[in-house]
Amino acid sequence: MSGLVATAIARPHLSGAIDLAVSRGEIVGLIGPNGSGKTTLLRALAGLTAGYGTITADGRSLDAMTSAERARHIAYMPSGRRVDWPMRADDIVALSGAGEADVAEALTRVGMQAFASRQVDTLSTGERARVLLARVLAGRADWLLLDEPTANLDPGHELDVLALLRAEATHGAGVLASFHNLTLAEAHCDRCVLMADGRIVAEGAPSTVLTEANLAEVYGIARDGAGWRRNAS
Ligand SMILES: Nc1ncnc2c1ncn2[C@@H]1O[C@H](COP(=O)(O)OP(=O)(O)OP(=O)(O)O)[C@@H](O)[C@H]1O
Repeated sequence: MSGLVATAIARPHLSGAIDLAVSRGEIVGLIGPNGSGKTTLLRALAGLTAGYGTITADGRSLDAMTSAERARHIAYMPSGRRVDWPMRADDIVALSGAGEADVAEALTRVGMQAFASRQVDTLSTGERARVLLARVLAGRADWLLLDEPTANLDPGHELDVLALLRAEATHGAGVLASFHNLTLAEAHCDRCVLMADGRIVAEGAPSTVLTEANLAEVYGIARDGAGWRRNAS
């Protein structure tokens, strides 16, 4: 079966078994309040945690892959921007296994080519976020699992990153990315998966997921012009 398919995934921090599939060519937005289980689900799909359920990439079980094979198929970007080692930006990107030319190309794609020789601990948080995204892009994995890829970015770079993700999807990757910015998720995702309390409560086209009822129930917010307002509790 094609796609990244997770079946009956159970982890201590998810309240039930979760099924989820991502197809090549699509950007799926994983949304939900703090603590709803997005990171737990992304890490499970990336094969970073042990537990119940099966995950297949184009029909092949992750369990049957070596770690090198897995890395070729699936790239995971955590939400944290901290890098503990004082490495150069291009060396961080090279950790993906990419060669020099691909490292340079990935840094160029995220607009960080001029920072290639800078130590990452001297970069701003948003700059470091873009280097970490370059590392994911350089690996040319089939499936990109990204935890808050637009966090820490200014509005222009948020849009740049979404354009990069769209380009990856257009070239055949499948993207599952968590977002707190619902406006971005609504505008740029093909589908949204809404989580609350460790389970999926809605999924489908953004307009069918980001309904007034779902927003009120899950986030306690309502649309207010182009923005949002907190509902009275
Ligand atoms: N190792 C752990 N031990 C105990 N509780 C955990 C652990 N990891 C996660 N949790 C809990 O599981 C729930 C889901 O956490 P998770 O990090 O998946 O949420 P999230 O949706 O990614 O949140 P955020 O938007 O804040 O990043 C939270 O209530 C969290 O406190």
